Amino acid sequence: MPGRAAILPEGPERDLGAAAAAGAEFMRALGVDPSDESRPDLALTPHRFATAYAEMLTPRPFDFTTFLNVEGYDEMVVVRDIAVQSLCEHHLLPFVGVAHVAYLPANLIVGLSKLPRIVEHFARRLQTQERLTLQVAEALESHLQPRGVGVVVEATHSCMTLRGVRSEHASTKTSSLRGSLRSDPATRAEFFALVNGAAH
Ligand SMILES: Nc1nc2c(ncn2[C@@H]2O[C@H](COP(=O)(O)OP(=O)(O)OP(=O)(O)O)[C@@H](O)[C@H]2O)c(=O)[nH]1
Ligand SMILES: [Zn+2]
Repeated sequence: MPGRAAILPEGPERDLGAAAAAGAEFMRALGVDPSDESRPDLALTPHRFATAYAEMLTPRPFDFTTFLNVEGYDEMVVVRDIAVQSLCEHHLLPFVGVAHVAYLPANLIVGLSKLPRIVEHFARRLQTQERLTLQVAEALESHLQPRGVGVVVEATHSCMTLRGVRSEHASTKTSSLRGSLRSDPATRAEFFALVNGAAH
């Protein structure tokens, strides 16, 4: 059925005061005193730290709006280069990149802006790139019941580039294909051609 499904942030309310207090302790434990009077600008840093993480972990609510496919559009719809900003669940460090999202409509088409919004919904939480990719594909499958879905995510994990192995140019690509994008070789090839920018 076409309509507007409310998509809300999941999980408990954030306690910014508790997060800021923990942030101050965290800084002290790492040898930086946020109440050092010779560095007055650090006084608000625990609060900023808490607010910044709360923002990165809280997606915006939105309506997932669908329309009846009255004209019977039956080709692939692809939105490329959707910004992905997420936090890896292992280090609480950002991973950033792009997502390319496609579907083959059946009875419903979706408001195009809802594709970046659904990516944001699943990105603004502690994640792995694999789970994010799967969750976006599963959500589109369940809301649209299309003939196929394709999701590709390409991201750089700062836990791999800025620390640890410091592999500064490494990027990771993940994909999830459903329906005929998975089972039909020509449709699958068309998806990857569209995602990679080749004419079809
Ligand atoms: N599969 C997957 N792994 C991730 C993702 N984000 C971070 N990781 C990895 O999670 C792993 C955690 O490994 P640990 O050995 O417990 O952590 P660590 O000692 O900090 O490891 P190094 O990063 O190798 O220094 C690392 O290999 C990260 O690269 C992700 O989205 N997917
Ligand atoms: Zn990590």
